Amino acid sequence: MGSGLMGSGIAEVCARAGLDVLVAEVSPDATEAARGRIASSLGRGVRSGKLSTEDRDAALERLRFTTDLADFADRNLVVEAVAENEQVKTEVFAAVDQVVTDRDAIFASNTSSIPIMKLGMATSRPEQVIGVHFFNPVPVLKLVELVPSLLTGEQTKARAEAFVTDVLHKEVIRSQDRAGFVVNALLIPYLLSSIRMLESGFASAEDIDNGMVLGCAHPMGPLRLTDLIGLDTTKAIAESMYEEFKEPLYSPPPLLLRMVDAGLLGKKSGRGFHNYAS
Ligand SMILES: CC(=O)CC(=O)SCCNC(=O)CCNC(=O)[C@H](O)C(C)(C)COP(=O)(O)OP(=O)(O)OC[C@H]1O[C@@H](n2cnc3c(N)ncnc32)[C@H](O)[C@@H]1OP(=O)(O)O
Ligand SMILES: NC(=O)C1=CN([C@@H]2O[C@H](COP(=O)(O)OP(=O)(O)OC[C@H]3O[C@@H](n4cnc5c(N)ncnc54)[C@H](OP(=O)(O)O)[C@@H]3O)[C@@H](O)[C@H]2O)C=CC1
Repeated sequence: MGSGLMGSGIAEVCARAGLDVLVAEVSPDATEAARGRIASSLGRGVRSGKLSTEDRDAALERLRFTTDLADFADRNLVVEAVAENEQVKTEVFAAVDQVVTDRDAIFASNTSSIPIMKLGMATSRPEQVIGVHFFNPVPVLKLVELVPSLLTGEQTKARAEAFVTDVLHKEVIRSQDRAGFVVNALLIPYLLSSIRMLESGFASAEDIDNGMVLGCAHPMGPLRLTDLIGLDTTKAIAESMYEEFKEPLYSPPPLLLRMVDAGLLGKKSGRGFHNYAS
């Protein structure tokens, strides 16, 4: 459900793993954009020699797209990756609950920060609901955080873990159901600190990023990473973490808020802390 940046990557790795994948989007235009993103990422795999053209074609054949939620009736695993917005997500979980007929089906959320219990309680089967949090870019990064809520069943935990490790061949870490889980609890204050550093005139965006790439061997600096994640998504994650803990380090700085107001969302919009216009 939802095939933006993350949903497209999740659909791609599932199709490459041999699964029959149905991708839901809100409109035909969004569907076309998702199809294009997945095809281009598979093309990249072929160019780098990691994927044969036969495997690429087979993966594309396993992917179907729909804008009609009723098509989800026969699914036994639903992965939600719609925007980081509690209201939108709870509506999606409530709707999926009405449609999916298999009472053993697992409902997973790729949320970065919204407590899983809130999503579980939107359904009639919270024991089937679990956080399965992938990392961006999904075809490249090996980690998945597994986040059961207080009501998630033991079988759901075991089946979700087997899906991640045995089917997708990714690595899991486990987290309690706290906004931000393990990785974002550490990463988001770092990204927000880099924005505050830029905002205060302490250093330029280039120097902040080069500092962490050349001085700490990070693959990309914090401002470029925020551009990759999306400034809107970073703001939404910070807000839900701040709502949970009231910790000032999680509070989104004004520069981030203004850039989101201005539509400067990072790589996906062509401009964020850096420019991506070709
Ligand atoms: C917000 C949340 O809730 C959680 C999160 O996800 S936080 C974000 C976590 N992500 C990160 O921290 C990303 C950090 N950055 C990186 O890992 C790397 O910079 C990067 C993988 C994005 C790009 O790596 P790079 O070395 O600069 O670029 P590049 O050489 O183009 O790519 C390296 C490899 O990854 C592949 N790749 C890069 N981006 C890709 C994509 N979007 N899809 C598929 N493959 C991709 C490339 O094909 C390349 O593969 P080969 O070596 O086989 O050719
Ligand atoms: N960006 C990142 O680096 C990471 C993000 N995440 C999490 O993944 C989730 C998705 O993030 P991301 O992919 O970046 O966001 P995007 O904005 O790229 O994608 C969200 C997608 O969901 C679609 N959508 C919205 N409402 C619905 C709906 N009711 N039914 C179906 N589709 C819907 C949107 O369509 P439209 O645009 O047309 O509204 C959009 O295509 C969030 O929870 C985020 O926190 C997790 C790890 C990393």
